[in-house]
Amino acid sequence: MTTAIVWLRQDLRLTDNPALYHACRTCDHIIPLFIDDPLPTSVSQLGAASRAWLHHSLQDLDTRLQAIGNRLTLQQGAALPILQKLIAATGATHVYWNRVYDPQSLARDKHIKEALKPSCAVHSFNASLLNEPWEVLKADSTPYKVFTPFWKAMLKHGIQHLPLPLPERIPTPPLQPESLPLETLGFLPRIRWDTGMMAHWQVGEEAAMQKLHDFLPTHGGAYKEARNFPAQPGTARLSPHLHFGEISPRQAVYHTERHLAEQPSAENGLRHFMQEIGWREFAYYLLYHFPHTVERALDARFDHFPWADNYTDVLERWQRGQTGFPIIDAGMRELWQTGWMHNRVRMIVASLLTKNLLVPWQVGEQWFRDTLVDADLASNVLGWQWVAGCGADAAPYFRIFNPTLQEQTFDPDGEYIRRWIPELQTRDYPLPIVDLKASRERALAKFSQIKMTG
Ligand SMILES: Cc1cc2nc3c(=O)[nH]c(=O)nc-3n(C[C@H](O)[C@H](O)[C@H](O)COP(=O)(O)OP(=O)(O)OC[C@H]3O[C@@H](n4cnc5c(N)ncnc54)[C@H](O)[C@@H]3O)c2cc1C
Repeated sequence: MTTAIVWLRQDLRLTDNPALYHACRTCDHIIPLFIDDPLPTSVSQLGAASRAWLHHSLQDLDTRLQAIGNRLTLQQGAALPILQKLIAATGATHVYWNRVYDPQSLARDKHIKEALKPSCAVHSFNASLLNEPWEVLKADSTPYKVFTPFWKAMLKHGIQHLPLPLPERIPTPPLQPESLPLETLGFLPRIRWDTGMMAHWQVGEEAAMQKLHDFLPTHGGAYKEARNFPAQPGTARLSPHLHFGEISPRQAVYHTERHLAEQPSAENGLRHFMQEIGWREFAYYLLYHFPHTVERALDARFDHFPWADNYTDVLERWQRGQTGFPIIDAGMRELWQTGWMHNRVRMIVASLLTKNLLVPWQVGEQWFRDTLVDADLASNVLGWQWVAGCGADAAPYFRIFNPTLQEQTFDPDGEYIRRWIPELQTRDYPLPIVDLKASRERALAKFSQIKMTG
């Protein structure tokens, strides 16, 4: 009789889960395990909003496992000693996991693999990307830094595997290991500010798949245009589900392709939707090939960018949605109340912070990391560096979003701003925090300083 530990991390689902699937095919007993690991980049250490999501996602996974007679084992602490203890206690001979691609997790996993090898067979898989980051390279074997050729090469390479089915059985071991109660892991805040935020979401594998199936026929065809208008339900809102692995990108692409076969007239929108999943893929690809970008810009000239010295006051007004620019304030309030912000508005608020207010992109990235339910190291870093003009395939530095013009174009009836700013037409609403024209010129002058050094 063989026992396998399946160490779940950012793959909180039962279907299309290669580690779980292969463990079930190979071993007689399965111990699904989640560890609240103190590694700073681990899924349980990101921001407060995503920790609240994680709580519900683990609860959902445990419920699904219990429904088929197994359960989730929860542990807290450094991963290696926990795995070693569990192996000793259960006699497990196999450990399975799906890869996580940030530099710290990769180093941790490599070390754990080496340490466990003498006593255990360790198997790792790709469950969160369409392809491995090292599989798609330029002709000279270096990584792409521009999205369009990357995505073309990815499409040419193809997606290697179809999504895997739910394992037929996930047999439980005769002796269940001890597990901590979920509540003791402290993922929910002590003062329960999260209840309002979580009321906007349904968490878990089933909800994620349902959301995809609701989105494709209703909004998939018009996605290319509608995705820019924050008042409309024009995007899939799958990002937190993809981040926690409640659904895989392969599942998303597979079902989109199937839908496309049934509804060819929706091709433009559906292909564009798959391309956005490609941007997620590109974010992970860049993080893998350029791990220093977690902290520093890909464009090294920005190491010496003359950011503002004292920005505490403006930062606080930006965070609270009190800048006096309605589209910015609506976005920042949407973020605070729901844990999510529309992509177009993410770009506008990031541009105001890094360009008009000259606050370092890392400061904005940190705020998003703490407040987004989809906070994701790879996509967040890519998004911030793209807007700040210092990342891969970045918006040119001189492209400074004008929040007033953006609002006129993408929220022409003011529906979005009214939704989030009830006091908009009253004297309680503040005056603009900064002069757009003067601050734009100041930013461009600073940029020309570093351009000289390039
Ligand atoms: C400054 C900034 C910060 C961002 N931070 C994050 C983050 O922490 N986590 C995160 O998941 N996304 C981030 N994004 C990307 C994007 O805003 C969100 O993925 C998107 O808004 C999620 O909504 P949706 O699921 O409705 O997207 P849809 O438009 O329905 O797209 C489907 C999926 O494609 C992926 N995707 C779409 N656009 C992008 C993009 N530009 N970059 C990477 N992946 C994309 C997401 O996984 C998304 O769920 C950021 C963008 C910016 C400009």
